[in-house]
Amino acid sequence: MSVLIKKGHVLDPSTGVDGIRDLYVKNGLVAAVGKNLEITADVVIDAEGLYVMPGFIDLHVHLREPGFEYKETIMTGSRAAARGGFTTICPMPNTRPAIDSKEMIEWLKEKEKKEARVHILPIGAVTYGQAGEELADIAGMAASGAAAISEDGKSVMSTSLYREGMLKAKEAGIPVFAHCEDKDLAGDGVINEGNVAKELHLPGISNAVEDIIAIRDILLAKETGVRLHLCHCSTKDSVAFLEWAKKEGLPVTGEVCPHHFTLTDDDIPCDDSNYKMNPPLRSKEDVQALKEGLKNGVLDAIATDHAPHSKEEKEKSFLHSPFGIVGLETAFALSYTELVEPGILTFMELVKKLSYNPADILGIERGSLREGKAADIVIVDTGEWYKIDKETFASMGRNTPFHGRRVKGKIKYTLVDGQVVYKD
Ligand SMILES: NC(=O)N[C@@H](CC(=O)O)C(=O)O
Ligand SMILES: [Zn+2]
Repeated sequence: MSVLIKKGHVLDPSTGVDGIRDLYVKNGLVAAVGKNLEITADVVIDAEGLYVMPGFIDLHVHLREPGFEYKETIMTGSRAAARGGFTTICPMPNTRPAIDSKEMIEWLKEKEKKEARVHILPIGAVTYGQAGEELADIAGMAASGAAAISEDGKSVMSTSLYREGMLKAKEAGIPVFAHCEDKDLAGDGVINEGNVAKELHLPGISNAVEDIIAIRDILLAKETGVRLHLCHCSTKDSVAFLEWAKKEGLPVTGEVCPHHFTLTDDDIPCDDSNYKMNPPLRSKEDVQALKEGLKNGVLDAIATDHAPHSKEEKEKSFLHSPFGIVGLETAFALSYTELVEPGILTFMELVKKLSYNPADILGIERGSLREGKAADIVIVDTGEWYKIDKETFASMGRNTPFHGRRVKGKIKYTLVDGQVVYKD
């Protein structure tokens, strides 16, 4: 099986190619990138006027299987990924049961083979059942293919236990992905602490809820030497701490989600739980710091924190609905519109944060269109404005605050190992 992608504008952070090229794919690999390739292929894609780049890699998704198949499954979540231009996704372990053993990792890898449209790199829990009491078999999970460990959905509140887990992860050669939330300080908060919380009479979540754990985890990484990745950074101080950690030469990276740099708590129109996620939408000042962090390289990656929930769950009020919004099918358009259109990032810089850098954080041989690399490719059209329509989502989740928002950047094709897995 061979594919020739003709006359697209190739953007490849790994080689620096930024211009019109043909791209030839054979046996699942990038076989040639060049001008006017004279090659015949089984499939020819006319990419004139379109951009061709490495498939996106999402470090943070929730696929809900096992246990919450009414929200999303591996099959539907991976279809949503393909539709969003993602060719590799990392599901978090907060399922029921939690992904906390090598058997569970193996089970997920089997499901991937049978049902998934994109690559799935599972993340194992730090503690059994994510109960925060006893470390999971971190070495066993790493040996079975866990890409990282994380307690996402919460933090390991016992600092000594977390430190021990970090040492195990370091030994196993995998990073720790940190959801930073001081549970005690968060209390029953559901929205950013501030005027909007007051107006809506809702309990707030202050920035310190995130910041205290972000700096704790960085200090633990300094002591243990583990590779630490901060999930869904939302505050200006977590960006500042990350900047400090990098200056210290620590192996610490950070991600930001599109909703956190697109919206502030001021954009929450009323008690609508499609605006409820953890961490919450923050202030203008925080959003400014996130954008600067993206621009100056302190924030390495854009991840979705795709968190599908059912219609019934999200029809409940802010106080009673679960945290989380879907993100796989809006991430590229929001990032392009919010960051590239206004000139905060170059298109190449954005591509790097969606593919090359996440691959680097995971230590995988993807996120590049160099000859010989796996042909995980996304082809996009950035020419026209359109409105996000949640009814077109491949995800089972419709919980998004972005329905009807005008954006630029549409996924036209997604290829995984040289196979077209999505076509607009
Ligand atoms: N982000 C969210 O708002 N929700 C996540 C949990 C998490 O990542 O914190 C979920 O699993 O629904
Ligand atoms: Zn989280």
